[in-house]
Amino acid sequence: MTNIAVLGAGKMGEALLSGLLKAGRAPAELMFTERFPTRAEELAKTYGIEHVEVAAAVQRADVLVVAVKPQDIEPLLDEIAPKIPGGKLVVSLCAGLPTKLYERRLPEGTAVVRVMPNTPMLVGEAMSAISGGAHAEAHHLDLVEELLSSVGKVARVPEGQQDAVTALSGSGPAYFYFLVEAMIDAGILLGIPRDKAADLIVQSAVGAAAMLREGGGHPVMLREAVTSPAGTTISGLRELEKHGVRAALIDAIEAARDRSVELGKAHEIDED
Ligand SMILES: NC(=O)C1=CN([C@@H]2O[C@H](COP(=O)(O)OP(=O)(O)OC[C@H]3O[C@@H](n4cnc5c(N)ncnc54)[C@H](O)[C@@H]3O)[C@@H](O)[C@H]2O)C=CC1
Ligand SMILES: O=C(O)[C@@H]1CCC=N1
Repeated sequence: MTNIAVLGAGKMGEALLSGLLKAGRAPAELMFTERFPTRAEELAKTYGIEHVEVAAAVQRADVLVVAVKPQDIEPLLDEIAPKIPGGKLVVSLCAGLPTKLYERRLPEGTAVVRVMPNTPMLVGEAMSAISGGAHAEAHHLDLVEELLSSVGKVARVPEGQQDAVTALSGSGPAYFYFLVEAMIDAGILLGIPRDKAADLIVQSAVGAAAMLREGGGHPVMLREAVTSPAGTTISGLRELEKHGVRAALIDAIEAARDRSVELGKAHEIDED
């Protein structure tokens, strides 16, 4: 039995706990800390998982999953650093935070794995990228991969790529939602009721995603198959190119990557 404690049970913490339960983990193997009592009560009631104090979490859990906002990491590290016994595995879900931040603050030799998941974890469709820190061994990465495989897909990446990954798949769902929202607005403009437009677009998004993943097609070939000579699609695509949508997406993802780097640097300055 591997005891897992989630430190900070917000959106990602809840998604992980709920996903692990759905995947068959026993509630007794799981616990969480949460600074807001009402939130803690609600989660304990919904999932039947124990809400514990930080001191109990660091003693009892084999794996500590840090799921607070990057801006909240310092007080959390101040709290756990004096209490955490050696030999624990620390898994950080925090955007931008390098493994070395934890390694400097926690007992010498603590194994740290940095993960960038995304919110589709709630429906078992997460994309999580994992990277081991200086003391993470193959068995630590295998364990994290096993845990996260129960809530989606897992890729191993060098830690140097984590800021880029954060921008691509961590933030990625938000960009798809933004596109869906804009396409629904277009439906409204064209006189389609909102709920009908939403059905049309969401199913189109699901179908397109299934073709990308299961059909094994290249996005360019899939798009060409939709684009008939002198047809409707090419008229729309010309507008997208005219408005620089491709460049806008590339710039957006680059800006998200830069912000991830910045989040990490803020803590490095404190540490050096
Ligand atoms: N929301 C997203 O799409 C993604 C978020 N992440 C990362 O996951 C982490 C969590 O993000 P969210 O779940 O969105 O944030 P959130 O704000 O929903 O959850 C954070 C939770 O931690 C609690 N908390 C803060 N400090 C605490 C402490 N010292 N002790 C106990 N509880 C504490 C807060 O009360 C809150 O419930 C962040 O570091 C973020 O970068 C990673 C990938 C995707
Ligand atoms: O916006 C954020 O900072 C977090 C990390 C990736 C997705 N959401």
